Amino acid sequence: MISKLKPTVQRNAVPDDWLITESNTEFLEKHKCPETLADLKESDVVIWVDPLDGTSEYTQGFLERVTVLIGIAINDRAVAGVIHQPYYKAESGDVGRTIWGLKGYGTGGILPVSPPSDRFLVTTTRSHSNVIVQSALDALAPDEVLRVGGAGYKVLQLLEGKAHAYVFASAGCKKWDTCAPEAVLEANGGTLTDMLGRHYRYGKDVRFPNSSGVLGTVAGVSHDDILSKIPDSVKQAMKQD
Ligand SMILES: Nc1ncnc2c1ncn2[C@@H]1O[C@H](COP(=O)(O)O)[C@@H](OP(=O)(O)O)[C@H]1O
Ligand SMILES: [Mg+2]
Repeated sequence: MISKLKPTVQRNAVPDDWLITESNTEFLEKHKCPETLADLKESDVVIWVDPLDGTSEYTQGFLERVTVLIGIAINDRAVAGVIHQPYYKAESGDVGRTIWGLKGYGTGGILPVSPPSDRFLVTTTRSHSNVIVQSALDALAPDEVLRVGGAGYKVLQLLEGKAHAYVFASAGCKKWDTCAPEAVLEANGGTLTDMLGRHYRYGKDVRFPNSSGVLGTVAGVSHDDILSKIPDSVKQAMKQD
């Protein structure tokens, strides 16, 4: 699902007590707005919302993999994002957590962990695989493939050090699946592109499908090295879509 809205909230569209209209002055005193974002126009901003990422996981009871994604694109590029995990269970007993990222600034709501240095771990789809998805995975010869649903959840696995790369050579994901995950991952030094190494554009007129797949890598892992191992047959298939 998508919202391609101007960031102006229509006050009569939702009950008053749903709206938080005051900025957090304590936060704003401590943190400066990145200079590149200081003079934005509303028309530069597109917000991509996926209210339930991991639908298939939700229906099958894998609740921790369900996320709510809010991605903020500025002039076509994913710049900021929120990944909310409503069913996350913390050791403290708290349920739910909210992770955010702003490129050039950093991430919050999670303490990122590096993946192990002695094994190469890849995360991919559980329910949307096919021959091309599998041949990209085979070419990387990972020590382990984690098959889990949800674009948001897979990026959280990268930030939690459970995988080095998110590899999905399929046209199935949409812009609302990747805008927030891309921004959060890149705010933490990672990279998220299509299977040819190109960043997706998230402006208001783009097509919804991410036709050329998804490749995400965590900070410290060479995106280019992984790209160079993806077979030409996979790249060709991704180009044609
Ligand atoms: N072949 C396909 N057909 C439809 N949707 C697909 C798809 N492949 C991936 N997606 C969508 O991309 C997101 C991540 O996929 P996956 O969970 O397989 O990794 C999911 O979002 P939703 O769960 O929000 O629908 C899923 O529906
Ligand atoms: Mg989704």
